Order: sequence, then C-alpha cells, then structure tokens
Amino acid sequence: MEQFQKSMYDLIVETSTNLPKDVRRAIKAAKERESAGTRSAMSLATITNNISMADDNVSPICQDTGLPTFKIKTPVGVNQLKLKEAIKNAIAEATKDSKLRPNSVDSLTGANSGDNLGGGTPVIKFDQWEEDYIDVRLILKGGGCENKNIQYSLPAELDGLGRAGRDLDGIRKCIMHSVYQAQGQGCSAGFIGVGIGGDRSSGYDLAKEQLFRSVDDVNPNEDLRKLEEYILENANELGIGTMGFGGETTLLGCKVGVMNRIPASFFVSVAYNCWAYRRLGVKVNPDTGEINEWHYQDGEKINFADEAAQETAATTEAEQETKVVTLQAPITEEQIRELKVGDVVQINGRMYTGRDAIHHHLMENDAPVDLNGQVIYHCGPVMMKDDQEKWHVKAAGPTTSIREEPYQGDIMKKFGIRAVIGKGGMGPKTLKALEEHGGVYLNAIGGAAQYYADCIKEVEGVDLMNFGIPEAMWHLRVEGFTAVVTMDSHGNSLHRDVDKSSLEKLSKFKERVF
Ligand SMILES: O=C(O)C[C@H](O)C(=O)O
Ligand code: SF4
Repeated sequence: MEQFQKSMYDLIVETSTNLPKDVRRAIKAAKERESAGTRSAMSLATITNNISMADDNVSPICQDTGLPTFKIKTPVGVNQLKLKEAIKNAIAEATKDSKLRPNSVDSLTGANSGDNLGGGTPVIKFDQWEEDYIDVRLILKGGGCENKNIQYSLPAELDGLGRAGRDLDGIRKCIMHSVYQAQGQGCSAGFIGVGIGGDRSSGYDLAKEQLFRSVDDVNPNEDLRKLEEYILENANELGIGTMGFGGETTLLGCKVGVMNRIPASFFVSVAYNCWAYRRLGVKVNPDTGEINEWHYQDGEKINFADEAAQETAATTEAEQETKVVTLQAPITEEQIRELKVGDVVQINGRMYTGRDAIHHHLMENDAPVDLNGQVIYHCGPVMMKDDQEKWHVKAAGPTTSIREEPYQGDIMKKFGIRAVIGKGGMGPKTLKALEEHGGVYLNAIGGAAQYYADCIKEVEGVDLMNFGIPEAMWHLRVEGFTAVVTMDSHGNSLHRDVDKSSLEKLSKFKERVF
C-alpha cells in the first residue's frame, strides 16, 4: 500500500501542476485562431505562459485545485477500503506540500478542515472489472466552472433560442445555451461534458464522465458525433472569447453521452470545465502499486515556453497601442475616474485579498485594516509557511467576482475602497456603485495562478485567519500586477456588452438543425 499511496501522490501532483497533452493541443489550436494583439490573444498568452510556469515550479496551475474526484476500476479481489485509505493519505500529504489548496469546508460552520479531507471529500468512486490492472482517473475541477454547470428539463423555454423540445434539436439548443450562460465566468475557453437522460443526479454523473474522455477522441454514436462537431463549431460563433473578453474561441471541447430516462423526465445536464482542465489517469499494477502507464499522454507535448519569446514581441507591440496606467494604493477618486474600459492597469504596492467570507463579514463588522483608497483582490491563494513562520504565495489567481455582487457596492462605499480585482465581471448593482462612489473593476486572467503569484513579492500580514487560508485577508505587496479595466466609473461594462452581443448571436441558432 505504501507504493500505491506514492503512486496516488504522483498522480495528484501531476494533475495539479502539469496540464495533459490533449488539453495543451486544444489550447494551442485556440491560440492560433485568435488574431495577435487582441485582448483574447493577450489573455491566452498569459494562460500559456502560466502553464509553462506551473511546469517549471511544479506548482498548481490554478489556485483552486478543486474537488478531487477519483474514478477507480479494480480487478476482483482488490481491497477497495485500503485503496481509499491510501488515497486519503496522499491527498493530505499533497495538501501539506502546497500542491493542493485546503478546499474542504464544513457547509454549516464554514470551518476549513485544512487537509482536504472531510464529509464527501475527496470523491472516490469504485467499479470492478475483468482487467488485471487498477485504473485510476482523477479530475481536479474548480469551483468557478462547477458553478456554471447547468441542467435543463425538456421541454424548456430558452433565452434567445425559444422552445427546446424533447428531441435532438432541443438538446442542441440546451447545449448552445449552456455555453452562452457561462459567459467568461468559468474561465473560458472551456470544455463541456453533456449527459442526455438519466435523473437529476445520474444525468450530471454522465456529463462529468464525458470529461474523462480524451479531447481528440471521436464519438462512436453517429448522432452524437454530429452534435459534438456542430456545437464545437457554432459555440465559437458566440463571440464570448477568452475570459469573456470577446474573441474567436469560447469552447475547446464538447463531449456528449446518452443514457435512458423514464417517460416523464428528459434532462440535459452540462458540466462545464475551465481551460485549466486538470484530469489525468494511470494504470497501476495491483501487486506492486506501481504506475505502469499514464492516460491522455499520447502524441506531442506542447511546451508553451518555446513560444513565449515570440509572444512577448507581439504583446509589447499591442501594449504600445493600449493605455497602460500604473496605480499604487492609496488611490484617489480622481485617478479612478480617469480610467476607462479597455485600459490596462499595472498595480504596485499593497493589495488585500477578500472573497466570500470577508465580504459577508464586512457587511456587519469593521475592517481589520484601513481600506480607504485601497485595492481588494478576489482571491483565495495557495500558501506555504516556511521554518521562520513566514508565509509565501504558491498560487494566486482571481476568483469569480459575481458571488460578491450582493455586497460589493455597499462595501466599497462603506470603507472607501477604490478598486476591486477579480474575474468574470460583476452586475448592475456594482456598476451603479462604481459610478456613484468612483470605483473600478479590474479583470485578471482566471486560472493564471503562477503568473500572478510571481507578481506578489511579499506577504506582509494576514487577518481573519479563522476563515481558513483561501478566505483570510492576506496583505500582499505586488509589483507589476496587470489587469484590464472591464467596468469603469462612467457606467461602462465590457461584461454587459459581451453578454448582450452573445445573446444576439445565440438567437441566430434558433432554427431547427437536427
Ligand atoms: O476558488 C477559487 O479560487 C476560484 C474558483 O475556482 C473560481 O473560478 O471562482
Ligand atoms: S479560477 Fe478559473 S481556472 Fe481556476 S478553477 Fe476556477 S474556473 Fe478553473
């Protein structure tokens, strides 16, 4: 069991830090489709740079290392209880080594278990089979994309597409809609797994099962093959693009599975996965516990580091045309009102992290520090403490900001905060507050956790650690932290505009196809 535990540790570390070859190829293809110098192309360059930084640092590609989900097939006679124990030990060890963020939270008290173990976490599902080896597949699916999963019950009335009936064409409409409704919030460009049929839970299971298929496989069911191809081609016409910035590539993969249903129910379940599609698998020798073979690792491995130099030149050229503004807190209202959607901001100096627990807390309580003129970063980092008790950031990309929509505007006004950084944008309430108060929303590239960790030069303090590592208020000193203004103090929102234009484009897919 000792060797099996070590194999599981290796599988976890590889999955968290090293994107599989099939996913890399899909991202490279997307990059080739974007025209150089656009916001989407620049974001993709940050993403691929981040992928190669994660390779070099053997550190998490994204700070949200998700809900570890294992799917295991064992030959008859293998003790599954022992495998489960070994996996749990490997998870705790990988968390201690900062390869996973402590992500298991008590749903009632909010307490973080600290080691990724707890009721229902990790997810481990077993099956038996006639083969003579153990097959272990692992997916680390983060929260932002998980929140964009959607389940349709047919018939349904869909925005932009009208009636979706109980047939292949109704299914087509649901899938097109699922891509539209995710916008950039699940860190597009994404991959979707679709489950047709089943009940509410088995339908989602089937959808997630599709995410274990290889990106470049071909569906053996002719109807589903056509549907997958149709979706991949046409979803990219929606113009949502990388991170919802607009652009050519919104979807990188679509896999559809089908199962029977009962007469009254007709579910179409969609599991959305961000570009940071961390799933791997291994074949393990049941006698020795050693890894014999890795899945998803056929063919060429794209090493994005080789392309970085070329891109730097293109990016620099494009940046010369973009207004780049340097900010250092405390920021004045006047400075903020000068910023417009599309400007690029580089932040130096102090920023504070604050996400769900902090925003909830600040509604009723005083802030532990003076936030007047300050910058709040929606981020739950991966942290490591050294022997001298000093904290270091191991991964620190933005989290989905829309969850703070009920609080953000009030909190900015209450404490005098001038800028918030996150991803995916915010809604009308925040936009109104930015206008009234003089604030700005800055969009960072979701999942680029190594890239941003590199901009963080020091952890200068921490408050509210009782909320756990991802939810605490970290005081960070940054240099050259780059983000784009996507909502300004003049009532402009790139997110609102992309939502509107993509809905118009969605309605072009109203007519029957299948
Ligand atoms: O929890 C996080 O750090 C990010 C999350 O995966 C998100 O996409 O919002
Ligand atoms: S931040 Fe983005 S890339 Fe990371 S897990 Fe969430 S959705 Fe995925």
